[in-house]
Amino acid sequence: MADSAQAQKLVYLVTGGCGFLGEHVVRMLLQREPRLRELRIFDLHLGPWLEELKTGPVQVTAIQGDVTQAHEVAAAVAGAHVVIHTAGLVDVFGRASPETIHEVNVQGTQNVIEACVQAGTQFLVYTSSMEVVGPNIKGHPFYRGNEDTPYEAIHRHPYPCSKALAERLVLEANGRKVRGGLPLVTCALRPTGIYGEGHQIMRDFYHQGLRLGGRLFRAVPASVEHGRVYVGNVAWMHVLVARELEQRAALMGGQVYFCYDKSPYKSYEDFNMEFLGPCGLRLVGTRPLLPYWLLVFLAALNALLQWLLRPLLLYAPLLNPYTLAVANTTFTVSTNKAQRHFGYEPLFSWEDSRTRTIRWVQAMEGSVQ
Ligand SMILES: NC(=O)c1ccc[n+]([C@@H]2O[C@H](COP(=O)([O-])OP(=O)(O)OC[C@H]3O[C@@H](n4cnc5c(N)ncnc54)[C@H](O)[C@@H]3O)[C@@H](O)[C@H]2O)c1
Ligand SMILES: CC(C)CCC[C@@H](C)[C@H]1CC[C@H]2[C@@H]3[C@H](O)C=C4C[C@@H](O)CC[C@]4(C)[C@H]3CC[C@]12C
Repeated sequence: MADSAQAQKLVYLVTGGCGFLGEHVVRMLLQREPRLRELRIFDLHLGPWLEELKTGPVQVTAIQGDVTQAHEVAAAVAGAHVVIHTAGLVDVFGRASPETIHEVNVQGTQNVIEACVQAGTQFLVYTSSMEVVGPNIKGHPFYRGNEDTPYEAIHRHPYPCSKALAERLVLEANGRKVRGGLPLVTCALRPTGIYGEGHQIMRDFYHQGLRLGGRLFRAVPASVEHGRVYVGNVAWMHVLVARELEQRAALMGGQVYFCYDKSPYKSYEDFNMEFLGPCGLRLVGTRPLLPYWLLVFLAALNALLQWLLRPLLLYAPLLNPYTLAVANTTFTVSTNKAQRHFGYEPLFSWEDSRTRTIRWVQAMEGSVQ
């Protein structure tokens, strides 16, 4: 708990605060950060749900803005004590151009750092990604690794490349003098695949299953482990890091932390079935229905069609060479660094995370429940 001298003094800014993760971070801050005086939510698209937050004791300020516009970021950061930068273009399907992904994820992050330096804002938490590490282009497995596990992090896809560059910018900015002469303290959180209420890809799989008569067809071997973490626990990690960064600057500044909890190690599809199964879907096949070479061929065909059709329409299916490689390569983490450095324990057990996610799927429009 905060000491009384600090009670309700702090101004936080959450960029991307209306996204899937951002909304959970915003709600978690309002529930669990007693020192908050004002919460600024900066996003390209503001959600209508923000209105309900404006009646509470904390001043909630919604700012429609673009992280690629340095002046908009500077105006939002001015006077903030802590910035949590979750805004990003999450695109592994070829919807946006590589240039746009770079502009939002890398230039946008540079703008946030410069704004902190100019405004004298001392604490910056960056939402990075496991993709900064891997899976790499060689498809090497990362089996229950931690922040110090050696791994060849080589990427070609614009999204992981942009997240890696942005993370490096944030970590290198640690220790820079901000206005007033104090050092900037930064750190980066690397979630694995986040799931939970509001997860768009889970929504897509659910609706696809309903269209296919309550069935999904296995595409990935059950033996390939894919790291997943519940959105509430990722949000909680952000809140804790932001809170502890001041007291433990020497230890935490410039550090990276994987986001983890007690979610079980499973393949991407088997994990999804933990929620979609109780909502009436069935995963057909104990092995992938199509041979791997055929999936590789279909993924390449999708990439070719995307390129050919681009002048006419946006063709961006879930299956492409990159998503196939990510889903087919074991990548899981096993670490306690966040616990050692800032006392993190998951706020939600696996049972809670599962129940909350199932309830959300059941409440979805078109649900069979
Ligand atoms: N979803 C995952 O599994 C996952 C895993 C690891 C890391 N991450 C990271 O977490 C962060 C949030 O991801 P998410 O899944 O909530 O994605 P999301 O798309 O739901 O949220 C991103 C938010 O950023 C906003 N945004 C995009 N471009 C912007 C711009 N130019 N200016 C201002 N705001 C902009 C969007 O409007 C959106 O509200 C991202 O940085 C992403 O790289 C996500
Ligand atoms: C064989 C295909 C049909 C399977 C399709 C699943 C595919 C769309 C999924 C599998 C793994 C998913 C990624 C993974 O959970 C982690 C991340 C990191 C995060 O920073 C952004 C999202 C991303 C890339 C997930 C995207 C969807 C993927 C590729």
